[in-house]
Amino acid sequence: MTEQVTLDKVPEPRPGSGEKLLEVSGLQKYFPITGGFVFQRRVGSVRAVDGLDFHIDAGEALGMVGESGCGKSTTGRLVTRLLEPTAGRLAYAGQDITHSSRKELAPIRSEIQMIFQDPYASLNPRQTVGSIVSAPMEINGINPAGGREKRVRELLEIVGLNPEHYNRFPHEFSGGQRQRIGVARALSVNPKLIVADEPVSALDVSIQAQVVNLLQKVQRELGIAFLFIAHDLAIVRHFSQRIAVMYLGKIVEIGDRESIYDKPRHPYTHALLSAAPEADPDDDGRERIRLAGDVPSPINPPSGCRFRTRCWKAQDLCAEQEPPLVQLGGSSDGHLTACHFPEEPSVEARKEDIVLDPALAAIEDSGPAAASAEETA
Ligand SMILES: Nc1ncnc2c1ncn2[C@@H]1O[C@H](COP(=O)(O)OP(=O)(O)OP(=O)(O)O)[C@@H](O)[C@H]1O
Repeated sequence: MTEQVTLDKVPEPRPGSGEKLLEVSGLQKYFPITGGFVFQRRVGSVRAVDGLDFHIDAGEALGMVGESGCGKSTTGRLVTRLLEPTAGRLAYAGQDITHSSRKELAPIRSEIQMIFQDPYASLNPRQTVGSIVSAPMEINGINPAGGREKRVRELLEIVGLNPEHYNRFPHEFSGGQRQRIGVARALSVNPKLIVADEPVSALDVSIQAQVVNLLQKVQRELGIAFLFIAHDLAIVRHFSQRIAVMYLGKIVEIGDRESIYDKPRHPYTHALLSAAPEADPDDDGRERIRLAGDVPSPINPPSGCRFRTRCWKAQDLCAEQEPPLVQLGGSSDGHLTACHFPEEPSVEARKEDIVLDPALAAIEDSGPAAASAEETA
């Protein structure tokens, strides 16, 4: 990778400016479920995203984590307006874009870009790298000084690819290199916000770090804000200044990285952290709490707190009242939790080990030999 390359056209606000770039309130996306042979009628809906409130400051990376199906990708697609929200409000740089038409979105289209999970499926196999990376400039009518080809070659260098490979096709690159092409494509229009939807989960573990480092470099040096979607807490921790934890279409906890990792207040965050590889295997003093029950369906989510059916702390109140997402006593500023019976705000609480995944629990039950056999499999 060429580290000496100077990165031009830095978007205005730098990290830490505190200026809200994206504001999301009450955001919902319900996918209709239809039934009937002749006349298709709506018989229900998948509540993929069910009332999200969060913001992303200019230049800031917000990590979004949660199990499969909790609505992370749908959130990313709503933010980039690839999907039309069912309800709620989306504001970008102070402008309400919730229901903006294509024409109204045109001026800001280039400022919000997306990097997809699968670097194999997201690049057109019949186009050269040159045309792939320059396409967003063409679509948005951007003509950089020196021409598009020169800019594409610069971008290839910035993302650690050989500019001489301008005329090559995607199949000539490895998965990690293809994801770098995806990053160059996103950067070609000088975005201010990039939604990265599981950008490294399809890559080999050894390559994942390289791509995360590249994204981190891009975020820091170009001051680009990120919504970084992942199920891997270790990667989100590395990348994000703040973290939002989602469960069944809702944010159950959000806060700065240290608060979320060191003093999680929501039992679900605690459980996710226990499942993360960083949990210290040598710490024998930890109490193990198993989560019972399956993940409920987003078609018919539980009343009150959605996590209650798997929560070891749940009481009657949890079924009756939905806990609001608020700052609890003992939490730091901006650390919000939606729980009636939160964890203690201490590093000690974090030490209790919770096993979220029944399969993982089964492996652990059958002893260390089985666990290490599984690791090497
Ligand atoms: N177009 C669609 N029509 C109907 N249901 C959908 C559609 N897209 C997503 N869903 C449903 O919405 C819910 C949330 O899906 P989403 O892909 O946003 O979750 P996710 O957290 O990103 O999961 P994953 O990590 O597996 O991608 C899931 O139950 C999914 O089946």
